[in-house]
Parts: sequence; C-alpha cells; structure tokens
Amino acid sequence: MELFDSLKQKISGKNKVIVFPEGNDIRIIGAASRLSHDGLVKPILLGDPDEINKLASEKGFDLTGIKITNPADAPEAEKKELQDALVERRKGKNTPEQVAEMLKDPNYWGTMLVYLDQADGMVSGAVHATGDTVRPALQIIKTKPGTKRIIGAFIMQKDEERYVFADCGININPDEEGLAEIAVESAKLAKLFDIDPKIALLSFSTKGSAKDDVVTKVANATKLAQEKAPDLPIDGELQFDAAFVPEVGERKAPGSKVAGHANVFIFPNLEAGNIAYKIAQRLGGFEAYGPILQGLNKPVSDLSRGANEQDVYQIAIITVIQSLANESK
Ligand SMILES: CC(C)(COP(=O)(O)OP(=O)(O)OC[C@H]1O[C@@H](n2cnc3c(N)ncnc32)[C@H](O)[C@@H]1OP(=O)(O)O)[C@@H](O)C(=O)NCCC(=O)NCCS
Ligand SMILES: CC(=O)OP(=O)(O)O
Repeated sequence: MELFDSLKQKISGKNKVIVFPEGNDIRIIGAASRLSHDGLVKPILLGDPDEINKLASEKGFDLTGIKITNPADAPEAEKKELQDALVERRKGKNTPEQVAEMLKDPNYWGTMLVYLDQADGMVSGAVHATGDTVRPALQIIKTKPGTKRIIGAFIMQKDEERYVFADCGININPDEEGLAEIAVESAKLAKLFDIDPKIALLSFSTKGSAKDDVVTKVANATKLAQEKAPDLPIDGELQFDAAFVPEVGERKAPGSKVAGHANVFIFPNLEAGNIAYKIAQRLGGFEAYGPILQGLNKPVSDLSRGANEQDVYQIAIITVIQSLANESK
C-alpha cells in the first residue's frame, strides 16, 4: 500500500487536533480544509478570521469543522490562562513582561495550546524559519525523558524506495555523542515508517581511507552508536557510494552488514544533511517528508518555506502519527 494511504488509515477517525499558527497562508488554509474534509485532523487555524475566510472563499476552500482563533483578539481569560502557564514554565528564564511579548508570536501561542493539551500537535514553518518555529517547542514542550536533543529527519521516498536522512534540520555541528544519538533515534523513526533500518554514518572517508578530525568524529560516533544499540546494524565511517551501492560497499568495506544496503543515512553535520536532502528532492525527484522532529514530549513539525499545500497536508498526517506513537508508549 502507498505510504500515505497506510498512514491515513491509521489516523482516520482519531480526531486529533492540530494547530497551524500560520493560518493566514493559503497553503495552510488549503491543507487544513482537505484534512478536515477527509476526516483526518481537527485543525485550529491561528490568524485573522476575516482574512482567512476571504482567502478561503476566493479559492473555494470549505472551512467546515475548522476552528479559527485570533490570538491578537482572544478573550482576556484565554490570554491570561496561556500567559500564567508560560510564566510558570519559563520561571527563572523569562520575566512576565517577556512572556507577554512572546505570546504575540503565533508560534508561542500554538506551542502553548499543545503544551496545555488543547491541541495534540502543531505544524508551522511555511512562513517562519526553522529556528523561530522550533525554539518555542524546545523551551516549552522540551525533550522526552532520556533524550538530550531533538533531531530533524526526513523520510525520502521515490516509487518503492524509502530512506531516512538525518540530521537535516536542527543540530548544526553535533559532537560524537550527538551523532550517535541521531543515528539511534533515526532508526526508531525508520521503524515507524516500515523501514527495516540499516544505518550508515556518512563521511568523505570509508574505514580510514582518509585521515582528519572530522573523519575520526564519525568513526567514534559509530562506535558509540553501536554500544548504545548493539542489536541494530550500524556502520561507519562510510562514503555514500560505499553505503548505498552493493559492489562498492563490498570493495570498500568488505564484511560490513550495512555497506551497500544502507537505508538510514546519518550526515556528519547540518550542512551536509540539509544540502543532501534538497539535492535528492530537487535533482533526484524524491519526495522529502520533513523535517520530522524527533525527541519532543509532544509533536511539533517544521515545514520548509518551500513547502506546497500537499507538503503541509502530509506533514500534518505525520504529526498525528507521532502523537499516536507517543500514546502507545
Ligand atoms: C534549533 C536552534 C534554533 C536552537 O538554537 P537557539 O534557539 O539559539 O538555542 P538556544 O541555545 O538559545 O536554546 C534555546 C532553548 O532550546 C534548547 N535547545 C537548543 N537546541 C536544542 C536541541 N537540539 N534539542 C533540544 N533542546 C535544544 C536549549 O536548551 C534552550 O532551552 P532553555 O531556554 O529552556 O534553556 C538552532 O540549533 C538552529 O538554528 N539550528 C539550525 C536550524 C536551521 O536553520 N535549519 C536549516 C533549515 S531546516
Ligand atoms: C528544512 C529546511 O531546509 O527549511 P527551510 O527551507 O525553510 O530553510
């Protein structure tokens, strides 16, 4: 079954509430309309209702079943509830005056709805850059117990081919420990998308063919990841061809359980990961679903500003899947 058909089946009728802070964007309005119509999500759009209704009617989008909230115009009691809870959450870090300013940003408002269980997840980032989208979640929702850092991974899909790329969204220059955590957590994400993970930590070197501190970082991270998850097939450092092409893998890394067959690709830093996913998407014709943020207590999804309506629709579905996965733990 096609990936999204199977995901839709899993979330259909679950009535999960997803908040979209960028409610005035036509891509968001179109996606929310379809999600509501298809019975997949109960959307909350944040923004000016007049503007949202006008844009929707121009494009013929039905807003039945969609709640619209204008934070700028919200009842005082609602504002106070969010403000008091945020002051408490940011105790010692932000003053009440700073909190009042923060809540003028719809990403903070939306994140608070998730934190207070008034929404099951949030999707934003079609307009805002990644930092502005995820910072409220890092400060308020925070990482799950036992998880040090959130990770921004992509599911890359073309026809029958499906891979995980990480980190492509968040951690700019992870250290050895960080890279090992990215590898192990990305294997968990792979399983959620029916990928049997074979994890390659990528470099410009294969098994010591080049010497440099950045190569040593990947080799050491591989050892740490293998120690953290001895049952998983994890190998590195591998060049992409050694990780992906069976004949090259046999030549460059003989005896490896991963080389030539990898499907979870861990990049040494964010430069490599972000560039790689965009090349695979724009030159290679792969669909890029993400960045899927792993490790938060409740799901918040960032979009690329290059996203279209279909990307928003699909990321919202993935956000619900993450919410359901959290419940089953
Ligand atoms: C994610 C990112 C925005 C965080 O940076 P930042 O806001 O400067 O982070 P700060 O160091 O000020 O930390 C803010 C909070 O987030 C937390 N935090 C930062 N990075 C984190 C991570 N990877 N995982 C979990 N928490 C994190 C901090 O602990 C801090 O919490 P606190 O305020 O409760 O103490 C930053 O790493 C970044 O810009 N990454 C690249 C994003 C990007 O441009 N990607 C390319 C396009 S997808
Ligand atoms: C994921 C990503 O690269 O986001 P943007 O294109 O918005 O920077």
